[in-house]
Amino acid sequence: DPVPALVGSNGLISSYTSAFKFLTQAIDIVSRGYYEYRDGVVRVPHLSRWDYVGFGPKRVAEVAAASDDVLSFHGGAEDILQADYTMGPEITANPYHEHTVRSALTRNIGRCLPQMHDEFVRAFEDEFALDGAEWKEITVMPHALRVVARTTARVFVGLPLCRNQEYVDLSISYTVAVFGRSQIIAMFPSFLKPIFGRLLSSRRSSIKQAMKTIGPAIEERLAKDAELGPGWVDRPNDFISWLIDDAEDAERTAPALALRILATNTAAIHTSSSALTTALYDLTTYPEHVGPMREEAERVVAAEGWTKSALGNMVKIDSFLRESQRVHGSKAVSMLRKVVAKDGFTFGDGTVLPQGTFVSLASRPACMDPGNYANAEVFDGFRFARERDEARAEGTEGGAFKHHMISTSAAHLVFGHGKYACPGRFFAAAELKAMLAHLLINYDFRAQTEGVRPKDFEFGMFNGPDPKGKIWVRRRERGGA
Ligand code: HEM
Repeated sequence: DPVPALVGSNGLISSYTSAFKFLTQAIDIVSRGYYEYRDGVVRVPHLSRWDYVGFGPKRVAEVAAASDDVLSFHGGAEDILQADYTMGPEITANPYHEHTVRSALTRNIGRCLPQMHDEFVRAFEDEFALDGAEWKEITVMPHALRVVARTTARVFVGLPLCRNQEYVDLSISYTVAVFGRSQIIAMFPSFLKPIFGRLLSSRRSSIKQAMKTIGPAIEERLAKDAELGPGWVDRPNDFISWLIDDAEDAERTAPALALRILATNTAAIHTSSSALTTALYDLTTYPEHVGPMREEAERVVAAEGWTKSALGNMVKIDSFLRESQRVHGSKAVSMLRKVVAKDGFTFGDGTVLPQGTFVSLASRPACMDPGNYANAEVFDGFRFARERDEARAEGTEGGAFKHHMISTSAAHLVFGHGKYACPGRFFAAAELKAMLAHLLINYDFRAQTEGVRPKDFEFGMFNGPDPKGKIWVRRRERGGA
């Protein structure tokens, strides 16, 4: 194989040792390769196979432009989640929920904002459980998970289910079960997967639990739709209705719709709560950003309330969240695809990837490349706000748009790039911006130990904020917006 290996050689034994090395040092190893093989393609070792990683904008453009019958996005998703077994073959075979997220959910962000705001205001209050004006030490991640789960549930299934403890817990634990079991199922050879995959799957118990909590609401909605048609007065404007509008045939049953909601939660909840946790670690590590963002939040909310247009005017908050994603939220690689064409996939530099192999693109290294960002190694929360101002001063509104939190490029693959870029990123950005603005207006935060940021965890291609990291919080005296 002429494609260079980033660690180890081709041998079976050395590939196991290097796979373990890669598990603990993926970001470092991929980052070194990024400079050594600029615009190139390399192999990285996993426990049971070699994957390919491409570097630089040319390789990103080629993967983004490849057609589905050459490089498969869903083949990649199936591999990460072992979705055929953990969730069910219909999820990747007919991923219609992606369309529901991209269109109905995104279109309804403005309309749903008042409910989302109502939910997270209460959820933060419940989670922090502050007594008077004293400082309190909190472990960020579990609170972030529950606030995000409740807020998402408010839009997905509405009141009172979004406060149903069993459902909120399920919406968090389902993702953990899917990822956990997918790691184990992935280790079996393909011919054993149908047996062990099914044995290990939490599909049946999860659908059963979902049916117990949100099932009756879905059944009622389907029954009313059948009786009155989908245009009935007071039909709730929520994700259940939008899914029903997009679902066909076998998907129009309560268990199938409940499973779809769980599958969408898998993409929505841990990603957004990690981003919130990451942002709070950055806020307390670089507290010089608090004042300007607080001023912006108070001014914009006083003028426009909790509206989509207000969020559009939170330029510093948008920039801070994008920078937080760039420096700490980005993964080693992004955009995993499976090569499905019989003849494989050929990159512009001549590298051929055989059918059945997997390819992804270096993400963190591009985010930290000084060729892409001035002083790339420095956390500069307002760099994108300044770039927006400069582009606007030069009269290029399109140029300003490039620096928004939801914009993707070869230098910013946090949400992927191209036609499969995360369809939920508009919702995620709105939710995160509104939450951060609310927190800045109503609470004070400080680091557990001044100047020390909780250490990100790293496990192979996965990395994220310290799940046990702590910060201090107290109620702000001037709060109330
Ligand atoms: C900060 C939060 C989030 C991050 C960083 C994120 C990131 C990503 C990435 C990297 C992809 C794959 C893109 C590719 O391979 O080209 C993706 C796919 C996807 N995202 Fe997001 N996402 C976030 C929030 C959300 C939310 C809130 C939703 C839904 C409301 C959502 C729904 C999806 C869906 C449906 C897919 C398609 C594949 C799948 O089901 O996993 N995401 N996201």
